[in-house]
Amino acid sequence: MTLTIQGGQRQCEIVVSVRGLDVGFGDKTILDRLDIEIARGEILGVIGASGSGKSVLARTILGLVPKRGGVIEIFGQDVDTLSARERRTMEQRFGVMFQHGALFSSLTVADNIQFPMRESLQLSPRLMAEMAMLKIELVGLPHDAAGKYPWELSGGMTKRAALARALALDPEILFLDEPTSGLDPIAADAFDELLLTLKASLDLTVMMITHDLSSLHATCDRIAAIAHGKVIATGTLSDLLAHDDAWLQAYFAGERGRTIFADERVD
Ligand SMILES: Nc1ncnc2c1ncn2[C@@H]1O[C@H](COP(=O)(O)OP(=O)(O)OP(=O)(O)O)[C@@H](O)[C@H]1O
Repeated sequence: MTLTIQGGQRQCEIVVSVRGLDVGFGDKTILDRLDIEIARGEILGVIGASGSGKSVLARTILGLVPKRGGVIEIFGQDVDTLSARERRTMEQRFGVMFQHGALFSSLTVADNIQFPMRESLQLSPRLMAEMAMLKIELVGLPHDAAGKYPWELSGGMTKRAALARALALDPEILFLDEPTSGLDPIAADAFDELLLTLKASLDLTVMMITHDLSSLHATCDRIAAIAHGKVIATGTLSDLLAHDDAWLQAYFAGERGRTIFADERVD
């Protein structure tokens, strides 16, 4: 499969392939024969208006929302053909960070990170504690964050702790839903940098839903834009900036977009 990634055309392994995906609730159609692909090693940004179905798409790929039609292949396997056990094994290759961090408030950071380990791995408590500490270091949290409860953390620390939990099982694909929302610009930039470092060092593939234009610019290899239940455009940031869709033009042309993307536009 050939995709246009920053730096030109590249031959890529597709790790997630979604074709003709239909998802709805009651009489409401949210995704309407949607196609999307994620290549190994890329950060794919997913943009779209509020309510366009970005989170529903991620949750459907993760198996949390049922689809009405279409095919989802992950690591080359049609998810409909997997047994429950095979599905669970596949899910261990995903890391997920939901929109609101969603740490368990009654558990410390270390226990939050160990939670997925306890569910999926047969390891001694001591080994899990050591592994949790490694994840805490990996995301740049101080050691004493391990014993803190979520309410004792700043917004930036909460995001890092949630990321550490998403990395608990050493995933190959990371799903991030608005990871920088609610962060001040400095903390958001630091999170972007961390994501790039982790991607390079852990060879991660990332699907990141975001409204953060700066984050999109700093981290994404490709971007997919969703509207009317479909992916209306995919490509590099430059490709999308040059796209003639009215919503995309409005999205990137505001004051924030003009400042952030000034160096990307080819006028
Ligand atoms: N479990 C559900 N039951 C019914 N409707 C739902 C459910 N989950 C999502 N929806 C609806 O699906 C639509 C798409 O929601 P989704 O959360 O995917 O939007 P989004 O693009 O991620 O928006 P935002 O950018 O605001 O987070 C919305 O109208 C939402 O109300």
